[in-house]
Amino acid sequence: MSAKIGVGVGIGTLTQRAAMATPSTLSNALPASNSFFLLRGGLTRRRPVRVDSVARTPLAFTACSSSIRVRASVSSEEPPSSSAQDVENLVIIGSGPAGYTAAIYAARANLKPIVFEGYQVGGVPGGQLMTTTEVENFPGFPDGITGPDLMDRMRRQAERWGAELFQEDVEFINVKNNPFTVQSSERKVKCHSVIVATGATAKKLSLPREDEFWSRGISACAICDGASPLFKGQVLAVVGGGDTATEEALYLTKYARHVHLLVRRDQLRASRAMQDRVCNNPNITLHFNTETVDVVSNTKGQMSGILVRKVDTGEESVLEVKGLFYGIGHSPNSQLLEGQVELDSSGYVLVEEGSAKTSVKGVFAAGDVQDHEWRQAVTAAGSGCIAALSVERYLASNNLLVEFHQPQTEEVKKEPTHRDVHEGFDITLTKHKGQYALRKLYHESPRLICVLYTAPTCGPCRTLKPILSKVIDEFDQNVHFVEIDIEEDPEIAEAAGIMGTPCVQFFKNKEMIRNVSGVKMKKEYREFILENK
Ligand SMILES: Cc1cc2nc3c(=O)[nH]c(=O)nc-3n(C[C@H](O)[C@H](O)[C@H](O)COP(=O)(O)OP(=O)(O)OC[C@H]3O[C@@H](n4cnc5c(N)ncnc54)[C@H](O)[C@@H]3O)c2cc1C
Repeated sequence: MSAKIGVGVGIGTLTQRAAMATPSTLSNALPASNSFFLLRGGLTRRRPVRVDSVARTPLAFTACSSSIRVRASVSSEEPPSSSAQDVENLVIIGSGPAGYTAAIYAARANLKPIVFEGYQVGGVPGGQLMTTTEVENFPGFPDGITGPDLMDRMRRQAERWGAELFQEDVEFINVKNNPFTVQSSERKVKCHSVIVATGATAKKLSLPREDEFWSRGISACAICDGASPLFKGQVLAVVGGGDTATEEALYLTKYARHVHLLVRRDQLRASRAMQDRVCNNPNITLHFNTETVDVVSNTKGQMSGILVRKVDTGEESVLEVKGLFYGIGHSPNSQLLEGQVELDSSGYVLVEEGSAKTSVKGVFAAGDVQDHEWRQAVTAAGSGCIAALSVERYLASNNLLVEFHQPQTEEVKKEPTHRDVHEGFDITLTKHKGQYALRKLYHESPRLICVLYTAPTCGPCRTLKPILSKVIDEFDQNVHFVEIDIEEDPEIAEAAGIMGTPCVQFFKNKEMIRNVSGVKMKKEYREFILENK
């Protein structure tokens, strides 16, 4: 199957200034900081150094330095013993508010935590807030902040203090023997303590045709997909009665012609404020006692509606909608711990009341993976703090703590940002942005073209961009890369048949040779480029 993009317009959109821009003037215009485009300069493993008189630890143990056992044999002159070198103080699994807060506290305490931020198994790096727009209740932001921006700040703060971050899923852990083992897709780490902050994942309905229409009409992320041409101006439905569903319904009214909210019970479970906003919105129709049975398609195989059933009467009918969004809650991401750490009947990690301690000494849990009641960003962050402080105590009291001094300065190297290529088109450059560049490359590039479609509010897009950017760097001069913001360039997104973001398409010789929706493993993009460059 191949698809073609319509061509032939857009040359007039290039400004004279942009046309005259050279790579050097563009690199001078790089923004001072954008962590998603910074290479982490300090990620090499630093060896432990001896802590003199008063440690720089800003936490409770600073005043009581005798309680921190720093290995006597380890000094800045002598290399550490192999066991000291190989066993980390702490591994944090997860990068939502709980994981990043734990990382900030542990890094500030000179523990140099390793953070596995995740990739796609239990959500995206940055966690659930990457799929939301405004966060209005996180302290310190009187005017609100978008979820992705909040998470970006937390990430930068953790990184600034020396946390080592890896965008990888943890695939296996062994906490039966200490030191523990944590294994990701790309590395194996031994450590004395673990903080599990893996959060929760959106639930699905398991409709008979769910797989067939997943990302072709069904979505679990209104913020990511609501602006796509597939849903824009259409009548849509949202399933659920809690905060997630009401928020998704309200968000979709920005783009949809009308939104139906399907609630299985006879009332909403959402907060009173959200209930009021939904009930007062003329673009939302509430359907109580209504369950979703399946997707209905037209003769072209596209979603044309959903079959719904009244719970009280059993009556079935078809609701004509072009999209179905799930807002039915989450399951704790605790599969890694099964059989090793005590979980409750729903899979939430059991912690000692008022603490982050699990049933295994040295293993701590924070955030939504251990909290089925409050599930808020600030409570997750608070529990991440408790977990990090508990780890510090645990390591100190067991004579396991090794401190790592903060480096004076860390050199950071910038990757080219989109701005490099936004202001001018130069076919010798690898990375580009916008439909003008895509049209030019489509006609003129002899290389494989990789097109990334994004939306400004799409959290997973922020995850994918730096990953894809690094893969593209490996094939510099063999590929061209173009980012298309589907809100800025809706017509090109429509012509390319984009149904949700992020989406990556590969073109060669004016033919689309692959369409990849969502965030995939790095190696998938790498292998495809290698085979087709
Ligand atoms: C749409 C929406 C809107 C919300 N709005 C608000 C709001 O306005 N205010 C508010 O306070 N709360 C809000 N919440 C709730 C809030 O997002 C959560 O309570 C909070 O994110 C939980 O944080 P967490 O760190 O426990 O987990 P999460 O945010 O779920 O993060 C879990 C992390 O673990 C990682 N992970 C999972 N499995 C693995 C693995 N095997 N290996 C490595 N990493 C892994 C994931 O990639 C992710 O980074 C909202 C939630 C949703 C869904």
